[in-house]
Amino acid sequence: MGTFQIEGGHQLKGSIQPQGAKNEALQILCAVLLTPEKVVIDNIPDIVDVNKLITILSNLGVKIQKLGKGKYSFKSDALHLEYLESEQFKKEGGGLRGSIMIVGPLLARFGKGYIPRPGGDKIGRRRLDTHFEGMIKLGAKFRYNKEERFYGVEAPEGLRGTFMLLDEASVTGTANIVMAAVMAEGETTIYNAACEPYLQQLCKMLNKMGAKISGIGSNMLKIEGVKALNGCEHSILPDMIEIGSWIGLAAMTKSEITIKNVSWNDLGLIPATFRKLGITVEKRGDDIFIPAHTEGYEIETFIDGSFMTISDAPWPGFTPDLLSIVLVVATQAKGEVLIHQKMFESRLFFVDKLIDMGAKIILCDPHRATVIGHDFKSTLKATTMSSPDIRAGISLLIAALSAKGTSTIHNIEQIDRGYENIDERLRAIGAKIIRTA
Ligand SMILES: CC(=O)N[C@H]1[C@@H](OP(=O)(O)OP(=O)(O)OC[C@H]2O[C@@H](n3ccc(=O)[nH]c3=O)[C@H](O)[C@@H]2O)O[C@H](CO)[C@@H](O)[C@@H]1O
Ligand SMILES: C=C(OP(=O)(O)O)C(=O)O
Repeated sequence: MGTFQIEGGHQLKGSIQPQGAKNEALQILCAVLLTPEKVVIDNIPDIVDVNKLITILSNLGVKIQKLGKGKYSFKSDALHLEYLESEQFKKEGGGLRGSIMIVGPLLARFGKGYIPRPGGDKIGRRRLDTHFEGMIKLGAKFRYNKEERFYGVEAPEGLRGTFMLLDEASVTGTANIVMAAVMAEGETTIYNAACEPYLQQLCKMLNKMGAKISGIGSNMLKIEGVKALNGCEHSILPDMIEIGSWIGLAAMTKSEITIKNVSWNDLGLIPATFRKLGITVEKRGDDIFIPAHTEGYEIETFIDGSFMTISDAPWPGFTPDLLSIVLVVATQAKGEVLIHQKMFESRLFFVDKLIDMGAKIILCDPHRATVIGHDFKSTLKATTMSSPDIRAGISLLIAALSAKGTSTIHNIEQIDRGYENIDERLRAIGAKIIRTA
């Protein structure tokens, strides 16, 4: 179990370049299974979850070549489908959430797809019904082995386009169904589709490969099935969750930070939400400039003077993956805010650790926490903690960087799942952080 030692209380300064988006990369990498032709992908983040998926693809027989930093080519012309029934796959496939998205492309191209119960953050129930209901609608037969927690879909006769209304706008579910449907016979309509930039990017890439998808960016996707897909080149967008993390980090450590090349038009409500906390988020070309908040920052109220609430919603709502970061930043704001995590039921328990550090937080129930900011009148105190999930992990890291004294964070593998080389990148802007094995 790796550990970070963090000496907090220092202002940081400089520029930081966001990595490629984790959640987009996981979708895009699965899409390489849809064609026997070469697919070149650029801006792939070097993070644990993505590297695990690349290993799975390699074990499946995908020929992978590194072309430069973050740039790889993939060729899925001679796959070893027997790997899908091996004990090794049962272990490796369950190592991350994103692996679930190999099922749709395999079903589309080979008429079968299997997956063990996927891993990912332990942040509450994470069901897969939407994925499989969509594939069943397309004509696949579904089976589930309860003992082994192993899922399978088969469609030896091929898939047929249809209309479907998803029971929820699942991000990975929509990606999986889209990839299953691109080569189905006839037209598929997916209503209540998720439409995060991750999915918009996936659909654009698939269209470059010869798919016929319209409605991109909306919650109604129409897909006209094609016989086969060809190769393409694709570049992954900057990670909007990392960008939000750096905005929070800058404000809470009173640091002046420029976040480079953020693809501003794909950030949705992220800048506006941090502004509600009183943080100055300045657009400079395609960069974000955060000035040093030496006087602190003050949470807005609603127009009628009532208490601010920040909650998550499917895109274009505010992403649930940034709520833990908003929460930690609010602990030093002037004012109060209610954080309402609607999607996941176990994602707020990490606030106990912030309370230990001196933050004023009331956990109202598993979904809601009220934060009363200190307005920097009292700093957080250093402590020893363990990172329960990726976003709680980065939030604790931000708290430790703002705290007085030296904190220790264990289980930093959780942070490495989604943040590339984070200690070195933070040291480059002045953070005092040491990694020990
Ligand atoms: C690898 C990957 O891409 N992971 C992301 C993906 O996970 P993932 O695709 O697994 O998440 P889903 O979109 O399926 O659902 C997330 C949670 O929200 C609930 N839900 C979802 C949609 C909805 O309309 N109502 C609702 O309540 C689900 O029941 C579930 O508990 O999307 C999540 C939601 O943005 C993000 O937190 C994850 O980082
Ligand atoms: C919940 C997350 O990831 P995953 O779905 O991969 O567990 C996340 O990125 O915040």
